[in-house]
Amino acid sequence: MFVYHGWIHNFVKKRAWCENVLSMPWRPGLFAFCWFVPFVWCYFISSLSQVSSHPNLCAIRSQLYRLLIQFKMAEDASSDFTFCQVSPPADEYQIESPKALSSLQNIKLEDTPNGLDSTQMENYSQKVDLVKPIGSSSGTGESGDAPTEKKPLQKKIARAKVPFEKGYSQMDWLKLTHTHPDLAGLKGKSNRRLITLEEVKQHKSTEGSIWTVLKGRVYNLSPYLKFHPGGLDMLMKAAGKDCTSLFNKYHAWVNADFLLEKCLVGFLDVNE
Ligand code: HEM
Repeated sequence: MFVYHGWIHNFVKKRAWCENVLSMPWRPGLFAFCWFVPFVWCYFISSLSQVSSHPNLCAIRSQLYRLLIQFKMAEDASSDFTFCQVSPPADEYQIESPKALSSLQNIKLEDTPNGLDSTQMENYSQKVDLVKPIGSSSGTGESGDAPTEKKPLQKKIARAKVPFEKGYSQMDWLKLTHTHPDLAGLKGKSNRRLITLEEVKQHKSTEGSIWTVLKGRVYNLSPYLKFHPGGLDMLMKAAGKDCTSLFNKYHAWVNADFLLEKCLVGFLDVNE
């Protein structure tokens, strides 16, 4: 103890700026603290080994493994930032130990039945035929099925994300929704009133406010214009009208209810 005490004392004392600090009345307290820290660590580590088999701890551990796997899968799938990414169902990836994880990685999915003799091979191909969708040929050319019609491929919409200006990222938008007092521009009026399409049409120029209808809700788009990842021009197509079909065409997965929650002006009057 004396060696340690002396070592710290000499080490700190060499620095002139510490001279005054060390001569202060709380100096004994400082050294007591230096001794206290390692003891706390020892106690913590020994208590950890005692409770490692506790059922609650096991549950937490398995939850952590599950989270790790979900995170890895999300990372592999895409690096894109989307707000409404849905996590897998709770009963998926119920892996309780790292052992199970490594054995999962060893599983191989093969199309070809390696190591089967000719009769087994025949049975195998019959089974494969059974599970083929109705109308598709067996692939042998002997069945005499009519060649299947090729489905027309769905026209893909090219992604056209616009690089955001500094200070206009989706995170900046989220911050703004939490700090701005009146994004809808209602000045204290209720956002529960019914609004006709006629009234929405009057709000479509950048001088005033820009309203749109999305899934029966009327939103003030003006504050969101510069934050839209698809660009201002694209969003202007929604000005003064019902943009639900346009919205779904480009990104049905986007959670607009959440993003534009603070821009809600009212609800579309469908009886008009
Ligand atoms: C009215 C509310 C709207 C909201 C809240 C909204 C929000 C968003 C968000 C969050 C994204 C990024 C999507 C992603 O990263 O996956 C996006 C992208 C985009 N948006 Fe919108 N949008 C709206 C309306 C529209 C409309 C009306 C159009 C078309 C006229 C449009 C066209 C686009 C395009 C072209 C992109 C980039 C495409 C892509 O990344 O796949 N958006 N929008």
